[in-house]
Amino acid sequence: MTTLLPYPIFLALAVLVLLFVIKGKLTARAKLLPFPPGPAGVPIIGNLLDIPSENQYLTFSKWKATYGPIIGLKILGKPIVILNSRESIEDLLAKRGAIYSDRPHLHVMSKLGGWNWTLPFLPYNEEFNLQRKLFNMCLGPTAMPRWHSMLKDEALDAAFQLLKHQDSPQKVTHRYRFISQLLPFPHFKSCRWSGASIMMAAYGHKVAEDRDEYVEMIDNLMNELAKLGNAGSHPIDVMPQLAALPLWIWGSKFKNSVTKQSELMGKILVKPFTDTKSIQERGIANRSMLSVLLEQNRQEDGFIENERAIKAVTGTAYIAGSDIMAAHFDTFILAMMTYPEVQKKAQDALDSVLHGERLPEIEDRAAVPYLEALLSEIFRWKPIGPLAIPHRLTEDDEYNGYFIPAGTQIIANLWHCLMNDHDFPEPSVFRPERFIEGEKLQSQCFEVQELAFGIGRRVCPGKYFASSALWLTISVILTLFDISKAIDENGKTIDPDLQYDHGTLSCHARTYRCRLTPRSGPLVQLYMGEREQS
Ligand code: HEM
Repeated sequence: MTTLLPYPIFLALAVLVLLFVIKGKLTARAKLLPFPPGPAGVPIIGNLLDIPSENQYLTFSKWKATYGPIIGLKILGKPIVILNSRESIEDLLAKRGAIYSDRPHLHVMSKLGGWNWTLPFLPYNEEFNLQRKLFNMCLGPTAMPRWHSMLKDEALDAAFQLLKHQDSPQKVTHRYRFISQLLPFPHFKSCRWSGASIMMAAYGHKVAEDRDEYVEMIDNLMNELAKLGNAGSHPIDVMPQLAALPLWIWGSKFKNSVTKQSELMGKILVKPFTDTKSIQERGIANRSMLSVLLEQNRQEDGFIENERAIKAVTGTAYIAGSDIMAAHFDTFILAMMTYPEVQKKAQDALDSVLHGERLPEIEDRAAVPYLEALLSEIFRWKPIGPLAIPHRLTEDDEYNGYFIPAGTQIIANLWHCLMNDHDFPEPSVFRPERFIEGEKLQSQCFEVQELAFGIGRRVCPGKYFASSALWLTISVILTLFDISKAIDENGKTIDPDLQYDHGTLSCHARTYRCRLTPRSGPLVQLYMGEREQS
């Protein structure tokens, strides 16, 4: 055959045409496949009425028995796929991450609430890549040693704050919205473990003893956020055309809440950044994510490259990290009160490594497998983000004999993966032993931690930070104190409520009380003495 094109170019073109034809055929074939099964729904609105407004993960889990692990829904013609198995989450969100890593546009939070500059709400684009890179520079596995000593200080602080606030431990765990409701006026102390850790890491800012301006901004933001109900459940998110209507149509509560959120988001993006930058320019700032990123992006003439993305990354860490870490901390305290035998085993495991001579260091982590299993059980027993954050598919796809069209919203039901009785017999029992065989940890122990932080290209960028912070805090508290149920005025033991309430993106423990008793031994006496003097 003769051709006017040089042979290699001709060959390349031929391969391209062939690939195009094959892809066209595959797509045509895929379109003949059925959409994943699900409840039938009704004309026009589809499954809108099938989805409850609360605890949706329970309904999605129940549907698995009827429809299988991959469930298809349609709301006003918009396709949604629920993944009810670890395997399907891994196959789609991780192995096909190139097309499953976009986010659906949640108009209410993203546009009206002003969250659109934060990484969790960014579409899968260049800005996403840049912000992920900046996160990784500060909180990736190789950057973690930089934070360990600060995290240990915060852990020790949290332990003693907990001792001081046994009647309302959630003050220590940064549960502002509940504290504000419980007390006649917000009673802030520097006992906010997760907020304090994140603020120190993000900006090098030590939260103030009483009222802290930055922490109050987050508190107010979370209060406003809680008023919006489940993310994505507002009619505007279901039917974006409704966004064209004036906001007052949805009532003054909604209008005020999104307006306040948007104002706060603007402040959170700019205020701590500008304050810290000016302290840094005077040469007195603590080392922080912001200082690291400014250094690494400063050009010779002093110009800061990617300044807006740096602002966004530090601001996002501060918003995204504190609430969810606090919720896991509460799970730890509740589990220790409810399962004293687990607590005793964890303390024995720690004592056998530390011999009552020192506090735990992150380097001890591998030597205490029981504590690792306990941490996994914390993630599993009360999944704090039961449906993670939805993804969006960007190209038509075919999976397990089903056709999934571009634009489908993908929801990973982490709750089902962590709480089903097939993989985890008696799932509502807190039992770290389920992850241990002989002396060794089973691979399931690490799989649970992996799932809790999400899988694929949108995996939580704070996972190493959160995991180290939780491990250090839990191990320090268990080394110094015994945790037990509180006793009421009549000497009666108070059983904590183990039900969790659902927020916009995450779940939280209800208000509880606990009792902390210093353990015996010279190490505890030493730290108690130091605290009393300080
Ligand atoms: C125990 C603590 C934490 C848990 C269980 C957790 C879990 C998660 C999960 C499940 C996701 C969604 C993954 C997906 O979309 O597939 C996520 C996203 C995210 N997390 Fe975390 N997280 C924790 C702590 C943190 C901390 C401390 C930070 C910041 C310092 C953080 C920052 C983020 C950000 C920015 C995203 C969005 C990532 C993206 O959209 O690309 N998280 N997290």
